[in-house]
Amino acid sequence: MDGTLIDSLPDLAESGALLLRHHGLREPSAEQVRPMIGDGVRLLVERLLDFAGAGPELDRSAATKEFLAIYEPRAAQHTRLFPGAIETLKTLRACGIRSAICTNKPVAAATAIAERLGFSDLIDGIGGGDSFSVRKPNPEHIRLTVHAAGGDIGQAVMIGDHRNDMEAAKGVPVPGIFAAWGYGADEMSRDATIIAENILQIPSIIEEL
Ligand SMILES: O=C(O)COP(=O)(O)O
Repeated sequence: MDGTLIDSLPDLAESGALLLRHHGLREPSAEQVRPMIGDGVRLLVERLLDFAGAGPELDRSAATKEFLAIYEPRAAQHTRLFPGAIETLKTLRACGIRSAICTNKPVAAATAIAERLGFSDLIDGIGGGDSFSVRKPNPEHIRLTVHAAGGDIGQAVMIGDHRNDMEAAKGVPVPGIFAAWGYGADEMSRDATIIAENILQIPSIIEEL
């Protein structure tokens, strides 16, 4: 979801900065937060605290809860779908292809964003980082999300911008399409079946796989 379907960096970075400011710590820029995204909220918060040099006295579970309390109400404030995302979801739907979100983000935040940005009607299911007992890079996260969305894992593809997405896809196995427009570094595409430069290419890539 983050860095593939939506550009959520501004709200994640702002929330991270507010958390650190609240504790009197050094605030990162959005560019510094970008590579911290993709492994769920807990690791994002740990990376933020490490960046700011927070000591062991700052409880990481409490800071994660605090971050979520800051982030959830503002999660769709500056966050936007990537250009072409709606057209792509509509094209897939018109081709009879289901779209599900398999994200390490908490499912409540992912669902709220889809509703607030007005694309929940085009999504057949959401498997969040807390929906199951596993999450990406565990391939079971993809299997369970596809199943919950009424899809057939034998026909599924995974689109993502992070190593976790491609590793999980390889584990299922399903084809992994690396989203080059996202937040992941180029080397994260190592396990990808194919690299997409633009979200609008997704329907034709799926057709050719
Ligand atoms: O790390 C997150 O919180 C979300 O990232 P994802 O949507 O790419 O899984």
